[in-house]
Amino acid sequence: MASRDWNQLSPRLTSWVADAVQSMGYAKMTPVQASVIPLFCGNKDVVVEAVTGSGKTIAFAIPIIERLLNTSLVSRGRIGAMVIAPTRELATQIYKVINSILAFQGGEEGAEDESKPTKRLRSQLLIGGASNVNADVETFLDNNSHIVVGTPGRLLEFIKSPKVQVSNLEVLVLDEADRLLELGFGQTLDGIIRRLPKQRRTGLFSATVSDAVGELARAGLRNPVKVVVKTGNGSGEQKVPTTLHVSYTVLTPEDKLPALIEYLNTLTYKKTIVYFATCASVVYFYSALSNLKSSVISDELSIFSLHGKLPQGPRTKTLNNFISSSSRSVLLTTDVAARGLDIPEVDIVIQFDAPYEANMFLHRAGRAARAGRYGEGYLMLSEGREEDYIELLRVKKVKISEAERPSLEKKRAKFYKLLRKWMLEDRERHDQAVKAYVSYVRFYTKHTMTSIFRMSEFDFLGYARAYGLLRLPSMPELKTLEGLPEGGWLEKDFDMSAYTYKDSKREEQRQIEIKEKEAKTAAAKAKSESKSKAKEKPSLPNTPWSAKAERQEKREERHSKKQKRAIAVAQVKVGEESSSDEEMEDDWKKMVSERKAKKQKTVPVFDL
Ligand SMILES: Nc1ncnc2c1ncn2[C@@H]1O[C@H](COP(=O)(O)OP(=O)(O)OP(=O)(O)O)[C@@H](O)[C@H]1O
Repeated sequence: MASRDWNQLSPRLTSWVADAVQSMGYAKMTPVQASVIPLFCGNKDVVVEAVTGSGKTIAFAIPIIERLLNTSLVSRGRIGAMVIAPTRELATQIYKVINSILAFQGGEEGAEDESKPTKRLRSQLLIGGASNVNADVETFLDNNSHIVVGTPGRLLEFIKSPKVQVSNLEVLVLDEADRLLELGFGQTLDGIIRRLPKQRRTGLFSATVSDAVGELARAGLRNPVKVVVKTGNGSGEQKVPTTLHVSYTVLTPEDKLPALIEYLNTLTYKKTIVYFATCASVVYFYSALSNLKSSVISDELSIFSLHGKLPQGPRTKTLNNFISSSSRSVLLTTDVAARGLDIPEVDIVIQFDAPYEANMFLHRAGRAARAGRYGEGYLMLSEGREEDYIELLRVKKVKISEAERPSLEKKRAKFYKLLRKWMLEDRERHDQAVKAYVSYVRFYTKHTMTSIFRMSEFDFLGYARAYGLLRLPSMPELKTLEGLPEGGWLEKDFDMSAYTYKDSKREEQRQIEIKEKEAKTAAAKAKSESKSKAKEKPSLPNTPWSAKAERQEKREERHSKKQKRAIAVAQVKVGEESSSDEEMEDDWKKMVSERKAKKQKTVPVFDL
């Protein structure tokens, strides 16, 4: 085992780099740093897998700096090192860590002659959403940056600029490499790597990099050394930090939200992160929890929400506010905040919905218990098949125990009463709930672990109640289901037409839509009556023009029906407005009659 004393590193660190790490409070190297820094500072490509919070950022930041300090080629307009991260938040964090080390360089800002190679290193952040790429190129040339840290899309655009040279790139780092090598980033990443010189050092870092082994060749590594830093020992080897205590609870869908509230009220923490499956769920639950807060949660708790559909400005602001919040705080988020984020005060991570793949569980849970601190992780699962997820996690070397089920007697009923009251105050809230429900169903249909997260066992009604719906949305997934309430109503005798929007403009618009719909229905009725009257007249021989007109009319009617159906289906797509009452009504009638027609046949519920 390598010594963990910074002074024992060979070759020794440049003195101001050594000062920097000591001043940052890092008395000794972490195990991953002790193993990786000598290799990556030397001539080795590395593939590094070490648990969350084990200090991988410093393990690549120091070799980048040392390598660039030992080359003579870092001059204006040329990139010396590139770090790629999958999210803007993570890229920003890495950029800050590198900058905090670079702050220890000696010399005056702007003192050097720009035409000559310089040893004063500078870094630059390149992410979408903040500035445009031309401005980034100008900053790059003005500041004489050598290390660029960014997300794949912006980095590719940036290096496509003729003013940016990559031919002298010395080091490439892919942080959260397995995520970057996934299909989603495939083409962009290949586009970047194709443009980089082959003579370079490459480092791949992640808590779960080994699963992406088949993809490593794409990153252009040359005889890489694989460094795996494990926790625990022998058969007790773990994929989560030893200081992280992970547990699960099995609940009905309706108990999940009351249980979350109970956790937030009773657990001990400074900061908690709660993970949901979709952006729409974060939007809805944030709205519900922050509005019901004083009735069900302590008023002192600050609630934040972060998801990928937020514009960059609010996204950065929310994260910064959560990080700097001095009161007890909870962040409701999606997997956009699952990897890499380092917020030392996070004591607890709650996975309200299980993630779409098992590795994501490790990354989410790893936002707590960083750098040797104690932390807790809670996973909520629905009763039934989802319980098999526990075995899968154990196979993945996650030590997990069953948590005590929170006692929800009385609290459950009280909560849903409050939720319903709040929901009825504004129709917009129900729209949000419908969107969240639809997005969750869609998430479930696309789950990668289909043997555990089975659509055929999905509790459509239970989740609809859990989301506080008054009526099920008309969505294709419900088409062939038996036992649904008539018309999809969860709330008996509810007058949907009298359910109004609080926002007067939105309500006005709804009233206009209702009137337009009524006018259309009346016109269609009048048309069909006049048609049937025309039919009653004896048909004249040799009147091909009328037959032609009738055929044309029928064609038009068929076409308009087809269009309506297409609109109804499109409207329940994730992220779009939910169907209006009338369209829901039409769609529900159609669904019910189709179901009745199919009742005799034994059709499988879902084609899995
Ligand atoms: N040598 C050290 N001694 C003490 N703390 C350290 C040391 N190196 C890094 N840390 C701290 O450890 C924490 C986690 O580091 P880092 O974010 O690099 O982890 P990581 O391994 O990249 O985690 P993840 O896999 O979640 O991205 C940070 O707060 C960092 O300041």
